[in-house]
Amino acid sequence: MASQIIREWAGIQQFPAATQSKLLELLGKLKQENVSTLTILVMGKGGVGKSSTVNSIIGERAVAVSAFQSETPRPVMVSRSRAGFTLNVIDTPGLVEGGYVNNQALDLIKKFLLNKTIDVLLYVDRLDAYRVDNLDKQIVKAITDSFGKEIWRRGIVVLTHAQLSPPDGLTYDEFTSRRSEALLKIVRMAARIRKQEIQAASIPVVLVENSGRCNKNESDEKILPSGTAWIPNLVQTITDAVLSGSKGILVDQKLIEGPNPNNRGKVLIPVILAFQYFFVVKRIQKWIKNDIARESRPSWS
Ligand SMILES: Nc1nc2c(ncn2[C@@H]2O[C@H](COP(=O)(O)OP(=O)(O)OP(=O)(O)O)[C@@H](O)[C@H]2O)c(=O)[nH]1
Repeated sequence: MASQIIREWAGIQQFPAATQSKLLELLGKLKQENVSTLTILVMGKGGVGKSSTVNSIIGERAVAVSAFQSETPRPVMVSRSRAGFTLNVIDTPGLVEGGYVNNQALDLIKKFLLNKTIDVLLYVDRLDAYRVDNLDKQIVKAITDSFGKEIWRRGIVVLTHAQLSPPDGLTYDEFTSRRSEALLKIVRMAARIRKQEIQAASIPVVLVENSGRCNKNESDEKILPSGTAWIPNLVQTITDAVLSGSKGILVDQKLIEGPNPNNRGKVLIPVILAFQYFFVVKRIQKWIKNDIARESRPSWS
């Protein structure tokens, strides 16, 4: 296998000074906690802005972006290093093909991730979509089935196209929280997060605007309509997820192959045998005994 070329993270210098110093502060925080490598997996439907978000984080056009067709037929890992810190961002193909979950793409992604540890999952969708449907649920379920529900402890929902005017009668905050809640609801459902776990397993939502026409503040940082500089906010949320105490997901052969169907239910065998012995065999023995006692004299005598 060809060894991965890790380039110097030059793109960080493209950010305005305020963003740069915030990013360097966050990298410093990670290094302080002995985190010197960060691997971010970016997944979602096609055309939602996965590649654009990868480029926004890296600060350069590292992966191709297209308005028309999937430019990412297979996973691509972009690696950059800076002062002993390595950032890996993995862009992946869209997870939908012809209205269904694209299992082939999912298999490709799983194979690509073999022996890698996912530190953070960015689940990308658009803010300006007005409903969630069964397909969204199927996608989250497919991700959960592939990597285990623990992946959502390191999961962040990223909503692109965040520079929008909300529909009439709604403020920006109302619109974004409605859309976030609708998506989080299906993520919790498909990721099998129980009601009691919701508080502990709260999944952050981060708004993103990848467009070159994104508004800027006086420090030249790209901002959302709420005024938040979104790149530092996204990196801050990623840092918090990594330092939250949960573990990254190591993708090993066992995880890729899934549970062995031959082992399914094996633990139940002794329970079933014990049940049969006490409730079936014992009961029949008792009936026979009673019968013999009652029939001590042959009925013709
Ligand atoms: N206005 C706006 N356009 C965006 C944003 N993010 C992505 N786009 C545009 O949306 C289109 C698709 O973006 P991509 O980044 O290629 O999306 P993708 O999810 O990687 O797409 P696939 O590789 O096909 O899965 C491109 O035309 C982007 O310029 C955003 O935040 N705002």
